[in-house]
Amino acid sequence: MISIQELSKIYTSKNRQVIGVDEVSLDIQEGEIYGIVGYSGAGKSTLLRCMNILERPTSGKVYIDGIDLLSLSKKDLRKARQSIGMIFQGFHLAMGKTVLENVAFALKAAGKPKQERHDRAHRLLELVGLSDKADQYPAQLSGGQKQRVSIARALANDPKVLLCDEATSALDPNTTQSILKLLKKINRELGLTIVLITHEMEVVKEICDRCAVMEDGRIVEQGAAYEIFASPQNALTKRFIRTVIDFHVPEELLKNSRGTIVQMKFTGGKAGDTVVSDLLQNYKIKGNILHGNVDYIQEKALGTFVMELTGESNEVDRAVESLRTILDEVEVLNHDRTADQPVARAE
Ligand SMILES: Nc1ncnc2c1ncn2[C@@H]1O[C@H](COP(=O)(O)OP(=O)(O)OP(=O)(O)O)[C@@H](O)[C@H]1O
Repeated sequence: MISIQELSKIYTSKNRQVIGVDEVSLDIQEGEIYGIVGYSGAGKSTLLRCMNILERPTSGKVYIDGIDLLSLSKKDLRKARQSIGMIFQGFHLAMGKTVLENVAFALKAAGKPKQERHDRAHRLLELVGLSDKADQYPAQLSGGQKQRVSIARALANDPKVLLCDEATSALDPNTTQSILKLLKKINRELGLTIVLITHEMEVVKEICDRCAVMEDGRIVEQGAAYEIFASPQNALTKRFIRTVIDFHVPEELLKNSRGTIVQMKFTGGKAGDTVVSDLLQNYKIKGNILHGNVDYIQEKALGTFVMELTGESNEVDRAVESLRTILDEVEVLNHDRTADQPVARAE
């Protein structure tokens, strides 16, 4: 649906050049929610604004639905932009117009007759849950309600793509959740492709199918959101993930435990597997779960557990080795050999 090829944007001011986006290539599939995450100055806004040519790239290509946007005349680009809606952190509503007029106005630009504009605006307000606010002015609304109006307005011309520029960054956590739910709803119900930029990994965790991490104008890592959370490769990605999933084993717990302490990460189907019970059955060891956490990304479980294993050294080592063959990540946090002793098996 969206194909970005070797896109760069270089700003030149007073003989100084600033690289906004540096040779980025990206493919976003139809109907997916794609997140672009990065700290301030990473180039997210610039990249997003290049997707509808609000910002003209210095080099590279932008295709939306197979159309090479940079080859279009001004008139054709204006038309192509009708299939790309956009919402912003600051909402950008017309304060002198009512909620209904804000939404209907977007249809005026597309030359729709008045009655059709009003009927459609009413339907869109219903979709975003604001039917009762049609005649109010933006100043009378909360931040979350304003963002709902801007979503309704962005959907007015039936776009195929919705670009979201830090759409929830100005909102409190509860309102953020409700806006993310709404975005997911319109993605699923209307089949809309959504691209969002954010500095909050939580947003990616909540609704993104795939994501990219940006730093210094470049994409440092990209992939399915679950894979990124389950096995991040880049140091920056790891930092972002720690803001959402911070698995920390308390020092006291390690100090007071005996035997071999193993930290295990369970991904995908294995999270619900019988790994632990099989382990205790197949080896002459005792196991005790000390600590654990399960998160859900794209409705798939991602779990981390810490277990204390005791038994004869040889049996414990074999058990740990077998865990390593089953699970992607197994780390021995502590190994107190003095606690190793045979475990009697109940026959
Ligand atoms: N109009 C401009 N003129 C000059 N430099 C710019 C311009 N817009 C952005 N930049 C520079 O490009 C780089 C990327 O900025 P950009 O706004 O895209 O980052 P961002 O990741 O969206 O950050 P933020 O979340 O703070 O907006 C920064 O170094 C920024 O200073």
